[in-house]
Parts: sequence; C-alpha cells; structure tokens
Amino acid sequence: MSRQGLVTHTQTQIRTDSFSSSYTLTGRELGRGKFAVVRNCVEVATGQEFAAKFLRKRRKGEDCRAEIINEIAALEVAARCPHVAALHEVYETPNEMVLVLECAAGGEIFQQCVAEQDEGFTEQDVVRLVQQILTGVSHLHRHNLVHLDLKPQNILLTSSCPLGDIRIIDFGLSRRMDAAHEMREILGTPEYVAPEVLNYEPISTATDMWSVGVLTYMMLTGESPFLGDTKQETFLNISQGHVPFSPEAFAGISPQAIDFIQGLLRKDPRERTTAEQCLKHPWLPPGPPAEPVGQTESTDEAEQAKEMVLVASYTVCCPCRQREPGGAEAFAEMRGISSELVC
Ligand SMILES: Nc1ncnc2c1ncn2[C@@H]1O[C@H](COP(=O)(O)OP(=O)(O)OP(=O)(O)O)[C@@H](O)[C@H]1O
Repeated sequence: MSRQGLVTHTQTQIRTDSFSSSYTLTGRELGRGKFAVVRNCVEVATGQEFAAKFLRKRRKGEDCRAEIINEIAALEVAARCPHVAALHEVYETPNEMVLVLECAAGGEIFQQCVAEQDEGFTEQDVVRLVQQILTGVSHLHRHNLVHLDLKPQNILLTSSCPLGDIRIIDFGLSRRMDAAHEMREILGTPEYVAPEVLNYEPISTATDMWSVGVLTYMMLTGESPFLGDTKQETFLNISQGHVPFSPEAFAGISPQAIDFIQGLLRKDPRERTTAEQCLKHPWLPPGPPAEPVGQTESTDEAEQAKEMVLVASYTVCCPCRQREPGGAEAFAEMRGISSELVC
C-alpha cells in the first residue's frame, strides 16, 4: 500500500501503560476487519462504554504503524464532527495499537439495508441519516480529508431501535489532500468505488461523493446498484456509468430522491454534486449548518482542496456476488465477502 498522502504526525498522546488496567473488556466483539478486531469495553474510572479497535502493527510481514498513525490523524481532523466516532485514547504495545473509540451501539447500517422491507429504512429515515452522513463528509472535505472507504459497513448507528444517529468509522484508507500526490495500490471494495478509481484517473473529494450515491441507493432500495456476478462484471457496471433505476426497486420512492442519487452517480467526477451542494438539495430539509460557526474554512480553501488530486490504483482480489432477488440472506453473506475484498 502506498504511503504517499499519509499523515505522519498525531497530537494524541500514545499510552504505553497497560490498556487493561484502565479498561475492562466486556467480552462482546463488535466487529472485525482484515487486520483489526473491535471489542466492547468499559472505562474503569468512569464506567463509560467504548469500542476498542485492536490493530496489528505487522501485516503480511510489513510494519504498518504508519498507516495506523494516519488513521489516528484522520480521526483527529474529524474530532469536532458529531457524525464521526470520536477517538478517546490510543494505546500501543509491541505488536498492536488500540484505538479507544466512541461506541456506536446500533451497529452497521448494512443490517437495515439488507433487512426485509418493513424492517428496513423508510425514505424519511434515509433523508435524516443521509443529511448526517453529508454533514460528516462535508466536514472531512473542508479539512482536505478524503475517506475513500465509505460503505454500509463503515456507517454505524448510535442505536438501532429507536433509530439513532450516524457515526462514520474506519479511516484506514483516508488521505490528506493538501499536496498533489500519486497514490498506488490503495485498497478498496469494488462495489462502492468510483469509476475514476477503476480507470486509474485522479481521485478527489468527488470520489467519496460517488460512494455517498451508492450508500443512498442502498439505503433506499436494499440493492447494490453495480454489483455483478463477478468482480469483472461489477467493474464493468461501474465503468459503463449506467445506473439502474428499476421501477420495482424504486416503487414509492420520491423523484427528488432519484434526482439526488443521479447527481452523485455521475461518471465524470467534475459533474458530481459536492457534499455542500447535496446539503442544499431539495430532497433534504434545510438543515443546521454543517459545523458550529468559527470552524469552517473559506470557500477558497475548500475549492482549492477539491482541485488537489491524487492518482490511485486499486488492488482488488476477491469475487463479488449478485444479490438474489429478495434474498436478504445471500446479500448478507455477500457482506462477509465484501469485507474480505479489502486485501
Ligand atoms: N466505534 C465503533 N462502535 C461500534 N462498532 C464498531 C466501531 N468501530 C468498528 N466497529 C465494528 O467493527 C467493524 C470493523 O471495524 P473497522 O471497519 O474500523 O475495521 P477495519 O479492520 O479497518 O475494517 P476493514 O478491514 O473492513 O477496513 C465495523 O464494521 C463495525 O461493525
């Protein structure tokens, strides 16, 4: 994985004393990725619940501490955003780093995306949740940060019933865009990656906006718009830029929602709506400002950030599965495969 664009400095003090003298693991595993396991824990001093992400420093024989530092730095940038899981503390042992994060107890929105229709999101739910996702993403983009791995497994809820608020997680692939870099071998999940990524073209904040389009589509319909029977078919579906808006999948969904998605799933990144523009789309209610007054950057700076580009090449190595019509189980199984796609 390329180290270009990685942030090498963090402000968070990295503790080397024992994690287990300050936190008690509850035994509940919240999730796992390729190189991390996330466990529920309680801070001894306060009784407060957290999610502890245990990250292996050595991966495939390589020292990956720099990638973890980059993830911590990205969480610091996002610190003032209410829709990103807050970083509480960091611990380091010889083999691992432990990120103590705000616990989003409602789990991944993926679960609701694949739920039977009466248990899935209503359009009203999606409007509220997408507005929160955009508030988070616009904050990141204003701070020249691209997430590059926005997918239903990385968007969590503070509670599932009643439906809580959004927390964006997993900044492992995120990059600062304050200099023009060339990035090679960034890893991603095919279903959610933008055409420019597959075509080895420059990536920018617009790359995240494609993923927001895919997320919105999935939250409304329960279907993954570009997923094919094979990895190649998925790539072809994305590169062709044809977005399926079948009447069955979109039955009862408003024309504004479709217009919103169409503005995002545009092949040319320059034509895609930005997070700020999305927040003003008529599908969303005129909401609160994305950030408290005093924390925004000038429009010039934001525009400059959009101009700065990175070139990426994505390495993907696992097969995809097409969603069976009505087959929530098969789709859920695919989720397992999806998480494996980040190689
Ligand atoms: N703050 C949190 N609160 C609750 N659950 C969490 C939290 N952070 C992560 N999880 C759970 O753990 C899973 C894995 O976390 P995360 O995506 O950060 O790990 P990862 O190793 O970087 O994953 P990947 O290999 O997919 O990139 C998430 O999909 C989620 O289900």
